Amino acid sequence: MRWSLVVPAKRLGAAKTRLRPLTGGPADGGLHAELVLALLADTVAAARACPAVADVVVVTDDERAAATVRALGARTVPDEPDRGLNPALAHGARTAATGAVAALSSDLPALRPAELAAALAAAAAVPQGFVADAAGTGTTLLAAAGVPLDPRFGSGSAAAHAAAGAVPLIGDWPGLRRDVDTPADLTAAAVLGVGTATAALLPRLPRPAA
Ligand SMILES: Nc1nc2c(ncn2[C@@H]2O[C@H](COP(=O)(O)OP(=O)(O)OP(=O)(O)O)[C@@H](O)[C@H]2O)c(=O)[nH]1
Ligand SMILES: C=C(OP(=O)(O)O)C(=O)O
Repeated sequence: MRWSLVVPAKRLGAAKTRLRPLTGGPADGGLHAELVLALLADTVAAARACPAVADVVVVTDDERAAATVRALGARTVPDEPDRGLNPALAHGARTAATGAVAALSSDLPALRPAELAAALAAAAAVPQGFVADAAGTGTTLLAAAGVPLDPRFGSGSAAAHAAAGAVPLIGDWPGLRRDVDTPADLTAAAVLGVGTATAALLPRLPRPAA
C-alpha cells in the first residue's frame, strides 16, 4: 500500500514559539524561521525518501516554506479553511492522490525513511492508526486507510485519537516519535541524528541545543 502524507506548516515566524529561546528572541535576524524551516525540510525529505510514500502534501501559506518543500518534491496546498491545525489537515487530506492518507508532524528532524515505512506498514492493517510522540501524550503520525482522516491533534492528542477509534501503533521508531517542541527535544533529536538542514543549523544557534 502506498500513502499520501499531509504535513501542516503555519507561517514560519509564528510557528514553534517554544523554540524561540534557542535563537535569542524576536530580533534574531530570522534564525528562528530558519530553524522551523530546517525541521520541516528534514521531515519532508525523509518522507519523500520513503518507498511507501506516493505523495507528500504540505498545507501552508508560507511562501518560503512552500518553495523549500516543493524543491524536495512535495506538493503544497493553501492553508485553508483558516480554522487551525485539524481543519487544515482535513483539507490537505481531501486533496490526496491515494485512498491511504496519513498526517505527519512537521517537526521530526531525526525521522528515518525506514521507520516511517515500518509504521505505515503497521497502519495498513487497521482502518485508523496513530504513533504517539516520545512523551506518549501527543501524536506524530495519524493514518487512515479507506476511511476519511479524522485528525484530533493538539494537547492530549494520543488519548483523543485512541478515543476516536484509532489504534496505537507500536514499534521501535525513535526518530518518528521524536517531535521537537522544546529546546530539550532538539537536544534529544540531535542525539538520534538529525537531517542535513537541521544539522547545518545547530552550530549557528547562539544557545546550542546539542
Ligand atoms: N497549515 C497549518 N499548520 C498549522 C496550523 N496550526 C498549527 N500548525 C502546524 O502544526 C504543528 C503543530 O502546531 P502547534 O502544536 O500549534 O505548535 P506551534 O504553535 O507551532 O508551537 P508552539 O508555539 O511552540 O506551541 C506546527 O508544525 C505548526 O506549523 C494551522 O492552522 N495551519
Ligand atoms: C499538535 C500536537 O503536537 P505538538 O504541539 O507537539 O506539535 C500533537 O501532538 O497533537
